[in-house]
Amino acid sequence: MAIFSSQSDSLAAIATASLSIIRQQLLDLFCQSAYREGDFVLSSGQRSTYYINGKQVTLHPQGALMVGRILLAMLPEEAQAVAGLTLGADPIVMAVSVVGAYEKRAIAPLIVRKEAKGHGTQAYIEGLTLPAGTPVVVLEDVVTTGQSALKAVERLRLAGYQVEQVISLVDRQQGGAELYQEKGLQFQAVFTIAEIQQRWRELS
Ligand SMILES: O=P(O)(O)OC[C@H]1O[C@H](OP(=O)(O)OP(=O)(O)O)[C@H](O)[C@@H]1O
Ligand SMILES: O=C(O)c1cc(=O)[nH]c(=O)[nH]1
Repeated sequence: MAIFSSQSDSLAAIATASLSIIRQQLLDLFCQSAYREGDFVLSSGQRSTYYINGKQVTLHPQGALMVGRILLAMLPEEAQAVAGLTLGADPIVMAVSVVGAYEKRAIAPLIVRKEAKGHGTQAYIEGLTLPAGTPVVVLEDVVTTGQSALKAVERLRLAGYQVEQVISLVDRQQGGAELYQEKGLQFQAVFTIAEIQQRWRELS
């Protein structure tokens, strides 16, 4: 995807294209910009022969818009906020909130710290303080073991929010779905790793 030629045309097209078309474009962007093969250590400590750098998509002008539109459409009607563990989820929650505002849907973005802020507010959660029981959906760029997003769920619940669902851009199919099922959480992913790898091979 050329980002500097006819950028405004491309953004306008993404703003109005059908969700199925932008899903296909987002898949191609993941393959072209985020997917790499090699020797990687994951946050769980496991090794992997491939890696998805989700920030190449979520911090991309067109990528962020596509992510915002697709995830907003996947939120249940009652969702009033989206949250995720910093850093991967930060641009995602903002994209969904901003696209929501353009669609006249108020979705508050929340950022969950990995550790409490060590000074000042001492906060774990950044963003508006919402009423207890507010329905919040946890968003994630990549789910491997599922532990990172689960940490966000637990932290949000401790703060009094109602969290029943995790949505990820990519499911690496390495135990996350099973973990969430065990914990009684609904889980959806926009893409599985199998779909990304198949498309990556087609484009290579
Ligand atoms: O499902 P899991 O096994 O928990 O792995 C997935 C997590 O790993 C990545 O974050 P990372 O720990 O690399 O941190 P970052 O977002 O701060 O870069 C990714 O953004 C997920 O949050
Ligand atoms: O498990 C991880 O840490 C992980 C895998 C991956 O493909 N991408 C990522 O950002 N994190």
